[in-house]
Amino acid sequence: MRIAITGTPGVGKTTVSKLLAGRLGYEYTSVKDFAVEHGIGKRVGDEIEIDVDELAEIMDETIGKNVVIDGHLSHYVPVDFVIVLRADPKIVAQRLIERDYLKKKVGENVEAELIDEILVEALEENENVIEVDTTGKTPEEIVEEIVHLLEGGVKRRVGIVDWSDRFDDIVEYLRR
Ligand SMILES: Nc1ncnc2c1ncn2[C@@H]1O[C@H](COP(=O)(O)OP(=O)(O)O)[C@@H](O)[C@H]1O
Repeated sequence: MRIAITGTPGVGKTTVSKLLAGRLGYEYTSVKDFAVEHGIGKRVGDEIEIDVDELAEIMDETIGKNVVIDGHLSHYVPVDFVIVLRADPKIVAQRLIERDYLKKKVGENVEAELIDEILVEALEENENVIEVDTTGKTPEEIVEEIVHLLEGGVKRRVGIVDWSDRFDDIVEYLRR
């Protein structure tokens, strides 16, 4: 199976993807590494702008059958399941600050998590979308939850988080 692990930067995609790939005996690949390896996208400042259609086409032709794809664009790749990781926006903020993200970028990503941006994108691309709230869980617990859902035949589980009640606690990060 091809499984995309997507979500706002900082929710734990890479951590969970590597662990899940190991747990399933699958290949691990990240959109970022793949794009660089295959010359997809162009550098704009210190970021790489990726054409998601080009990415989806080349990845679909190139990657193996059993693979975990890590990245906040991975839901654009044709896969069997899209796992959308969610985390309390305050946790996302704290992790991105630790990663020395600029205040503006922290605000953009906290807002994206607050308004379910990646979930909405994933639902436009794939029927099989499973949302997992990672808040307060260890990477191992998250992986076991994903394995349990997939082994249980769950194809779709969305609408499990609502961060609207967290607004007052994170508004400081949203101010530009
Ligand atoms: N379940 C978790 N519990 C605690 N810390 C976590 C968890 N998942 C990830 N982290 C930490 O959060 C930071 C971001 O994780 P990472 O996997 O790089 O996120 P992403 O790939 O979504 O940007 C890292 O420092 C990582 O160690």
